[in-house]
Amino acid sequence: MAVPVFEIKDVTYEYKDKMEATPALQNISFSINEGEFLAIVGPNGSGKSTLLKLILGVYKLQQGQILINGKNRKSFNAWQDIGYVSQKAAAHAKGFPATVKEVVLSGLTKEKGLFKRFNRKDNEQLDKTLELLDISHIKYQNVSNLSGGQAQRVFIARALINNPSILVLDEPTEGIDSKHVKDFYNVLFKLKEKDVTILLVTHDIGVVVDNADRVACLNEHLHFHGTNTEFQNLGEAELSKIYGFPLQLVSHNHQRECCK
Ligand SMILES: Nc1ncnc2c1ncn2[C@@H]1O[C@H](COP(=O)(O)OP(=O)(O)OP(=O)(O)O)[C@@H](O)[C@H]1O
Repeated sequence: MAVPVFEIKDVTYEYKDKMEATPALQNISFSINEGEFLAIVGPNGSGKSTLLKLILGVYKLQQGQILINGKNRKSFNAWQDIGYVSQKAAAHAKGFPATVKEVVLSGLTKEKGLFKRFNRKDNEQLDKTLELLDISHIKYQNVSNLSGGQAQRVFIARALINNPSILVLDEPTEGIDSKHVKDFYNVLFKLKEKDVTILLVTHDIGVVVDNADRVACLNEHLHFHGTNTEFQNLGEAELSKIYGFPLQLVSHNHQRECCK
């Protein structure tokens, strides 16, 4: 039986300042089950990052409820079970004076606290994670000298070193070339085989079609939530309606891209 990891129930959120309120999400309800790879897609400003921030407890809920592993988000405290890779994490590596080893080990501080020394077990876990991401050979390199694709893998390794059962990624392939995007999805497949639940926010409908089990399509409202096959059956006309501008799905090697 499917076990829900995230349950989003009737979530509505608006940004408020003195002058006006900007609605970002309205009455969003859906679940993500254990071991599932769910992609959240939608145009710019459709509320994808807002929903992630609500799920991860960065923003306070205004209306609705979010359960994580059956627990109300407020009382959920096993954050070490969730690995998170932020939007453009790799871009922030530029000018960052730390080695790959240091950045990846820093993913353990959630669990260990800031001032604990790393022990042999931590270093073994580091080596295993670097191997999984195929970046053992750059362990002692400075992250500011890496390519975008390499830096991105370093930040995924940082999110994974705790062995989280859930991985949340916000636009992780932004600015990465297509070869590295392919490598990146191969890593996600390896994780899926280990039953990691994956929640991915992306603009790229093409990679979603090729890789995700389920798709949630946001544009302030939840316009669609279903299997990958059901999503593909929506067709360009329906997708264009959701996106608010004409969309064309273009074939591209074995990947498809979404164009305006
Ligand atoms: N800090 C903020 N203050 C005010 N309005 C905001 C803020 N952050 C986002 N918004 C607005 O909320 C809506 C949803 O934004 P959000 O960033 O969640 O969308 P998104 O789908 O992640 O966009 P993108 O794909 O461009 O990253 C937009 O109208 C945006 O302008």
